[in-house]
Amino acid sequence: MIYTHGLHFAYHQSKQFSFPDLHCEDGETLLILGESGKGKTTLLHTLGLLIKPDRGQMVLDGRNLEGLTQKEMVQTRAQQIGIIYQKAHFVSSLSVRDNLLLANYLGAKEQDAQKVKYLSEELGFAGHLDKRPWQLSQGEQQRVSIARCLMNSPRLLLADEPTSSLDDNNCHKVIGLLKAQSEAIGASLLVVTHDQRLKDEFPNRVFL
Ligand SMILES: Nc1ncnc2c1ncn2[C@@H]1O[C@H](COP(=O)(O)OP(=O)(O)OP(=O)(O)O)[C@@H](O)[C@H]1O
Repeated sequence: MIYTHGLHFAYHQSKQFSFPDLHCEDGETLLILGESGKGKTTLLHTLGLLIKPDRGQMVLDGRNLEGLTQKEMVQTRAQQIGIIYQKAHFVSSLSVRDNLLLANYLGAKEQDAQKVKYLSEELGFAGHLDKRPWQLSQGEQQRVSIARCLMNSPRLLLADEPTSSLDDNNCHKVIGLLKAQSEAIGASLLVVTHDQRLKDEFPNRVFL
């Protein structure tokens, strides 16, 4: 479960954001909608511990995330938070399989080959595990990036515009996969987007 209260972040004096308070229970979803420039990615980076808010409270699974050291932020992100970016970033010299196992390594967890098998079958790319990521289509790469963020069974899943470059059919498929997988591990799923197609897929919504 995640909740935030009074989050504020400023890039500089004239670029400040006061974000609405958020609350998302285990196994539930929250859609964060906003037009371009409203601070969606900034909020997602704050929740993903990539940047520190100037003030405000963030609580993940009962743990207050204020005042973490840089090292603790990196550890918490690797172990408890999965982030899906608009465009997937992989290590291009590693196979799809090793890119997934790398998430275990970075999260200081045992390499879980069974999980790679399970997720690749669930998400439909089991036949591509020994290929390099760049040999896969954009849609396949996106499914691999969903699998990668599930490798450590995070408590919080954050997705930044996961559907902006997808047609309607793939848009619904990707959201369906994300929701099913996050529910299966009891994580909170937060999606930031300006994609109005997603409004009907998420009962809980916040507007920036
Ligand atoms: N590193 C930065 N330094 C200064 N200003 C920034 C920085 N990153 C983003 N901004 C500004 O903050 C505002 C919000 O950016 P952000 O990327 O969070 O918006 P967004 O809602 O995700 O937009 P989009 O939908 O276009 O991706 C923008 O006006 C942007 O120019």
